[in-house]
Amino acid sequence: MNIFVINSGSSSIKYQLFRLPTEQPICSGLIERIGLENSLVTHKVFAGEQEHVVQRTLDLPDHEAGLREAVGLLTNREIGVIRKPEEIEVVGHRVVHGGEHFAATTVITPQVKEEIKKLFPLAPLHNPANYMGIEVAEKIFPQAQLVAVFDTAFHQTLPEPAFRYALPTTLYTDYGIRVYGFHGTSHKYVAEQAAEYLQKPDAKLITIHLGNGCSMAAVAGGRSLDTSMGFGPLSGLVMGTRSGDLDPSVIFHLITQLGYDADQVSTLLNKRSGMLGLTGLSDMRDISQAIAQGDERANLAYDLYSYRIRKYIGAYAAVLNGLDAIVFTAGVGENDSLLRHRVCQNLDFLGLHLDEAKNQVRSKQTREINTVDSRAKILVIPTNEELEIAKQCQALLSSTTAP
Ligand SMILES: Nc1ncnc2c1ncn2[C@@H]1O[C@H](COP(=O)(O)OP(=O)(O)O)[C@@H](O)[C@H]1O
Ligand SMILES: CC(=O)OP(=O)(O)O
Ligand SMILES: [Mg+2]
Repeated sequence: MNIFVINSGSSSIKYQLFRLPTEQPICSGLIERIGLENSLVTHKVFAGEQEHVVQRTLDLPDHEAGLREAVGLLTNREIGVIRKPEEIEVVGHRVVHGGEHFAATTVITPQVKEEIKKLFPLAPLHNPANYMGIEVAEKIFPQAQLVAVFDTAFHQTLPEPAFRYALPTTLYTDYGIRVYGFHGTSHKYVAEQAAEYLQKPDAKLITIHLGNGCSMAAVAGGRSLDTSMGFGPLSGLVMGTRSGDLDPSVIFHLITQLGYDADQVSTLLNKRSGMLGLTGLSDMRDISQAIAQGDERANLAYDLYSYRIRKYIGAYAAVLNGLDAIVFTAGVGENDSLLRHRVCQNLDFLGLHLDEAKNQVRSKQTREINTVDSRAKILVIPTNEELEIAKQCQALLSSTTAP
């Protein structure tokens, strides 16, 4: 079964093509800067240990143009891996917000699309882009089965005290206002990898996903018990452009005293805050460079970012009543050794001791970066949301087609 997985973001598309049970993708790609000049396409074709990389800079005005470019590379006469789009049997879509309706992976129907659309206001950076990816895939792969895998699904196990807000009950019962949690596919994937690495299925883990969006989860025995994002993907950690936790009084003040309207508040908190608001930069590589050049604002922002993570580590150790490992993952978590160093300072009371030399090692493998006498482990595990999505598509379709 050829499964093409699309992780469609606001300005980028990530994709991988799988033929399970082989977990190594046949090809993968990243299309960045969609809608801007000089969109960048990086397409990789894998054959055993070999990797063939093609990079192209061109103007891609929208997601449709981006996906058509990807399909052009998939079917390219020289480097193509399929002959025609009809060879793709399943397209798996990452959909960030599944709201109340979707507790699990779902075949996409017109009704499912409508529900995804209703959730646009709750995940304004994500659901519209995810939806666009679905519409484009319907045109390019009209014969394929389309499946949605929701970021929110893994957090359906949250106990009620963790998922409820202290608001009048009817806002929950009648309007679904509760914690949903996000990045679930990534938290699930790395938590499973960690439990396997530790040879401990009931492991108590804190998973720390640090990409453009950032979130943490407390996971025990493979079940999510708490997570830092909430009703939408805005609360919790400091992110690239999102504020994370904020006293709601600030919002009233913005509206009543500074003349903001609801859209302006949303834009401020989703697109102009976080590391961008603090430093003028949202990409952690640029921020690290600024710190190296002695930029005090960047240094303070980096401290704020790591302080918030440390605070949640303390909280989640209490939620779990113990700790086997913390797990760093996603773009920043996997690559930024200085950030891991700052987060792991003075966490000895939890039995966490960072090995500074191991922390510097760069690798694409699961690795342990704690000292040998550290009571709890510090792991770096590359996430693979696309592989997890492909597996969930296959599991769903084989269960629905079984006799
Ligand atoms: N070598 C690196 N050092 C520090 N940060 C990095 C490195 N490589 C990638 N990143 C950061 O990872 C973030 C993107 O992570 P990613 O998981 O790809 O996010 P998303 O899926 O939300 O687009 C960016 O802030 C980028 O700067
Ligand atoms: C939910 C979320 O924040 O996703 P991303 O990190 O891809 O922006
Ligand atoms: Mg991501």
